[in-house]
Amino acid sequence: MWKDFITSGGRSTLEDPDFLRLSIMNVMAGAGCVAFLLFLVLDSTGSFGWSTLRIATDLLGIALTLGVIVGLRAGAPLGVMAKLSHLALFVLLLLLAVARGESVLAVTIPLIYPAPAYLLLDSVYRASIGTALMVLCLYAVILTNTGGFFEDMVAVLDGALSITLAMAFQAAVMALYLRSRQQSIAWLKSLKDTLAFQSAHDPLTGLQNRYTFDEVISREMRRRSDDRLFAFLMLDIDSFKAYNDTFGHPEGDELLQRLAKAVQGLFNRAEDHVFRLGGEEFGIVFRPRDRSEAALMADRLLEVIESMEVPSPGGPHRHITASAGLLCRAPGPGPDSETIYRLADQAMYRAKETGRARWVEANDEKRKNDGTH
Ligand SMILES: Nc1nc2c(ncn2[C@@H]2O[C@H](COP(=O)(O)OP(=O)(O)OP(=O)(O)O)[C@@H](O)[C@H]2O)c(=O)[nH]1
Repeated sequence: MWKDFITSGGRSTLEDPDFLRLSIMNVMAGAGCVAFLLFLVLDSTGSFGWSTLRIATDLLGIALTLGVIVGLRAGAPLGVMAKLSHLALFVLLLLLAVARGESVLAVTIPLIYPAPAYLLLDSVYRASIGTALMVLCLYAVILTNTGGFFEDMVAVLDGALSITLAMAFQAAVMALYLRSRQQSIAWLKSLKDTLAFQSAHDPLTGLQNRYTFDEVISREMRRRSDDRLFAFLMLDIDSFKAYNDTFGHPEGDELLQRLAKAVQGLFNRAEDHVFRLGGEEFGIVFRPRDRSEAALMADRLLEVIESMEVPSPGGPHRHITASAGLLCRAPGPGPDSETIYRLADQAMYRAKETGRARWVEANDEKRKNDGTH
């Protein structure tokens, strides 16, 4: 029940950065509501002597604190509620000091202001201005001596000094805490983004990886209301081992990077996805109008790769080739990523077996017409 109350019925969790603000609003509003109810009973029974201002303050306090609790539970925006709660806190604390100026205890209640103000506003700048304003208002309360508590100037100076020290010290601690909290949250967020990017991409080429491939395929298979085909092209560089052995691994890495850029240059529509699925193996998911457009794209891809210049130290330029497997299917629900990968992989291996530098379509084994290179 307690947890349900401070989270506004499960609206926030401990891992959520807004958990602190939400729970502070609920705890303060709850405590404030109980305190104002108590004051209302005491004021209306004349325990402190009759005062319209006090009764009005108590009623306003109950209305505002209940409003915060109900508003948060009803799903009101957290940022807006935090600002409103801060405003209510400022006004009520000040009203309490004015309405009960005869009691030193009541005048010191506003000293609690800086801590919740910094947390609610989540801004060192705004909360510092709020604290300075509160200090000035309390000076005014003391100087005007509304309740007649402060007998002489020494008592006034004493009060002003106590208020200044207490508020300034609290504000400094809160500002430090808030700054380090904000820095930690920003650091965690950027770490989370970096990890999410790294887990989805290949570090060498920056392309999406096998993990993302599975996600993209399952998303594509759920896609509806699209009359274009689903096409998957699996590509493998021919004799890459020999390339590495001849030019060295760093040259091999560079070739992979250049090839990744070349593939991205050709498949550059918003809905295209280019993956590095393994060592020298790439995958492309695209949405052609029909099979002939898919075949055209496969032809173009092999041509682009064959036209890539490969620097050969001390010798003539060499050219590389690649083999591919193409899978086309009608849009709508279909097999999982494993099956799609396997079918295209089988087609790609048939392209290797039958001479390389070509593509083969999955299922019907149609060959690229222009033969080997
Ligand atoms: N430079 C570099 N080489 C890699 C990387 N990942 C895998 N390789 C190399 O890719 C080569 C793949 O060799 P194989 O599987 O025999 O294939 P292949 O030589 O291309 O022969 P075919 O595919 O049959 O045409 C191996 O030499 C791997 O070391 C990489 O990230 N960088």
